[in-house]
Amino acid sequence: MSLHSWTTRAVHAGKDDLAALGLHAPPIDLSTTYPSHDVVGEATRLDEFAEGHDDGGPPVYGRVANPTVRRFENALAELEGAEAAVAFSTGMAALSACLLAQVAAGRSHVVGVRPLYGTTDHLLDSGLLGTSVTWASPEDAASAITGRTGLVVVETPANPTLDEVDLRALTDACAPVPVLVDSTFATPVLQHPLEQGAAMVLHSATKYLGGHGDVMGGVVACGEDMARSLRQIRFVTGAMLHPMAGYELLRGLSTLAVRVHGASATAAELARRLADHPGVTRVHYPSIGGAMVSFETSADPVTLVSAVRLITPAVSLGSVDSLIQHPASLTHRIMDEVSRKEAGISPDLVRLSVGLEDVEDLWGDLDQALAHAAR
Ligand code: MET
Repeated sequence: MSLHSWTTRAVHAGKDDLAALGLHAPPIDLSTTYPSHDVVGEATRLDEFAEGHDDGGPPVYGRVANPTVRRFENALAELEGAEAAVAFSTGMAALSACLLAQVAAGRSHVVGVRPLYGTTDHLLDSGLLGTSVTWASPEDAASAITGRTGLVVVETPANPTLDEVDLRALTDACAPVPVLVDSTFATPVLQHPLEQGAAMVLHSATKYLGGHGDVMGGVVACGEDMARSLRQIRFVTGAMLHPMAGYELLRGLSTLAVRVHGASATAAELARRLADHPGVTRVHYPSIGGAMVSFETSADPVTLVSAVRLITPAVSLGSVDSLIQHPASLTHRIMDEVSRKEAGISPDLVRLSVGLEDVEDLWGDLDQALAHAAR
C-alpha cells in the first residue's frame, strides 16, 4: 500500500522502477516474439500463460502479454484498488472477454440494468456470444438472478442518460453473483466501484483514460482469479492491447485527475445554464459530477448537433476537446425503438462530452446551435 495520495499515485503508477532503470519515459516494447534458447523452459512458460497466469517474465509471444501494456495494467489496477487489471484492444473486447469467461464457466445468464452503452445493450440483447439476458431495474436485479447467472452488468453514470445506480445496495442484494460496473464516464477519479462491492470495473480506455481522442483500448480491473480467466480468454481471442496504446494510456493516467476535474467544473456550469435555457426541457447531470452532460431539447436535436461550430459533432467522449452527438442516431441506434424507450433514451436527447475549452466559448456555441435548431 502506497503512502502517497491517489492523485500522486496517478502520476507515478506503473513507473516506479524507471529511475532505477535510468529512464524517465516508460520504454515501448514493440516485440511480436521473444527469443529463447531454453525451449523446454519456454514451453512451460507458454503453458502458464495459456492458463491465465502472468508472472511478469518474457511473454513468449506478443498476443500473450507485453511489458508496456503491463505497466498500464498495473497502474490502472492500483488506481482502482484492484489486485489486477487486464487490458484489451477496445472496451467492447474487454466486455466480450468478461461474457465469454462466464459462458466458459457454465454461467451464461446475465442480468442487465438499463441504460447501458448501445452496443453493450445490443451484445447482451442479441446473445451473440452465447449469453442470455434478463433486463431489470437496479431494485429488481437480485430477483432476476437464477442458478445460471454469471454476471450482473450495470453502467453508472449510464451512457447516455447519466442515470446513477447505488452500487453498494446493488452489490449487497446480488451477492455472491459478481457485479460488473462500466465506470467509463466516472473514471477512477470520481468513483471506485470495487470499494462498493463490485467484482469487476470496466473502462473503455478510449475515452478519459487516453483523453486525447487518439488511442483505443479497454481494461477490466478485478481480483486475480477473475483476471486469470480474462487472460485465458485474451490468449485465445487475441484481443490484446497494442503496446503503443499501452504507452499512451499510461501517459493519459498521469493527467487524468486534472483533466477530469477541469472538464467537470465546466460541465457543471453548462448543465446549470442549459437548465435555464428555453430550448432545453430537461438536463441530466450526475450527482458525482463528471464531464458528461445530456439534455432533452424542444429544438430539432439532429439540426442542433449539425449546427455546432466549436464543439465537434462526433461519437465518443472523454477527449480534451468537446464532442456532441444524438444517441438515437448514433451511440444507441443499434437498439430497437422499444428498447431505447424502455431504457429511458428519448429521441430528443443530446449527449455532450465537455472538454477543456473555455466555458464561455462552449456556451456561445451551444446557445447559437440551440437558436439555429429551434422549432
Ligand atoms: C459507435 S458508437 C460509439 C462509441 C462510444 N462508446 C460512445 O458512447 O460514444
